[in-house]
Amino acid sequence: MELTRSCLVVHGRDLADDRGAAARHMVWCRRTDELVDGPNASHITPQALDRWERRLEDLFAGRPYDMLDAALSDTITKFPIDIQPFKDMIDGMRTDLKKARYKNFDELYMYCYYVAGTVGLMSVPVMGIAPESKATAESVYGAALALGLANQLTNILRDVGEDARRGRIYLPQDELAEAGLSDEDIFKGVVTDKWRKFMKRQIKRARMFFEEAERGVTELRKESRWPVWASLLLYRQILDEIEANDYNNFTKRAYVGKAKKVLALPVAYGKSLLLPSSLRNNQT
Ligand SMILES: Nc1ncnc2c1ncn2[C@@H]1O[C@H](COP(=O)(O)OP(=O)(O)OP(=O)(O)O)[C@@H](O)[C@H]1O
Ligand SMILES: CC(C)=CCC/C(C)=C/CC/C(C)=C/CC/C(C)=C/COP(=O)(O)OP(=O)(O)O
Ligand SMILES: [Mn+2]
Repeated sequence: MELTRSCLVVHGRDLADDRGAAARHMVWCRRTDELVDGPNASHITPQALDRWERRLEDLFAGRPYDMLDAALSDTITKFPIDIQPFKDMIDGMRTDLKKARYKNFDELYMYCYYVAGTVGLMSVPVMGIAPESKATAESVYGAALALGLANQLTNILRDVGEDARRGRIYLPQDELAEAGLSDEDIFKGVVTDKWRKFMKRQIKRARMFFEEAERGVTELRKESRWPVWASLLLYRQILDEIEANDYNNFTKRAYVGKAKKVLALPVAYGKSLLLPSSLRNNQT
């Protein structure tokens, strides 16, 4: 993927009148995710994912299949968007069809890259890097990847019970064993001190990825920073809710209540006014 700044800055100027572009990505991602997560998930087959991938290639070749694909086709003509992250996301869905256990964090990291890190990568060309930013494009893409990973890790920690009921355990097997835990403990769904200690470590790591992402949000174009800050703060608050539930992510779904969601918006707005860190450093 060509990470040249000029193509981003040039296209960045289109951002102001094309804020809907990011939403079109999300629609495609949501439809892809629903293939394996949605109501018809039990009928999805590798062949169906192959058909979905061919439809993606047609969409990128300017032959969209339906209105929603056409919207993304339009975005692709306006922003320097690479097909690879989209293909990687479909690969991630293929993994979900056949893989229900993860040996270690390396394996889980790769899965999170495919299903969510890709969302970060595909979003940067649309969000645009601030023309005044001194950060390298690579560091901004790294932050976007980190936000995807942080979100997916949070999503996994939120849905341990829900995923277990579908026979899926994403948590690294070696780390569970080190903590004296087994798949059985997860299926039993009892919160023990061993579980609390294990979860504290998992939450700490997810927060590390959010911190890496924060360093990149300030480098985005001004118009993009508020929505990205809002989504970062809101998703990260799910971790606080898991703690508030005393780590019972077996039978209680951690979610951020409406009031807290609304409160996050002005906080996100304030953060969006922060200068790109590369400029702040020069100012001090
Ligand atoms: N107040 C609530 N009470 C019970 N369940 C809720 C509540 N709010 C949300 N949910 C459940 O959580 C799901 C997602 O809502 P949530 O507020 O977590 O948004 P979200 O973080 O965007 O979730 P997701 O990432 O799955 O889209 C809802 O579809 C619903 O099943
Ligand atoms: C930080 C910088 C520089 C740029 C921003 C880059 C962006 C926009 C990243 C967004 C990443 C993102 C939203 C990933 C999605 C990950 C995720 C956990 C989606 C949740 O899917 P659901 O379907 O709600 O979860 P379930 O599948 O569990 O239902
Ligand atoms: Mn889903």
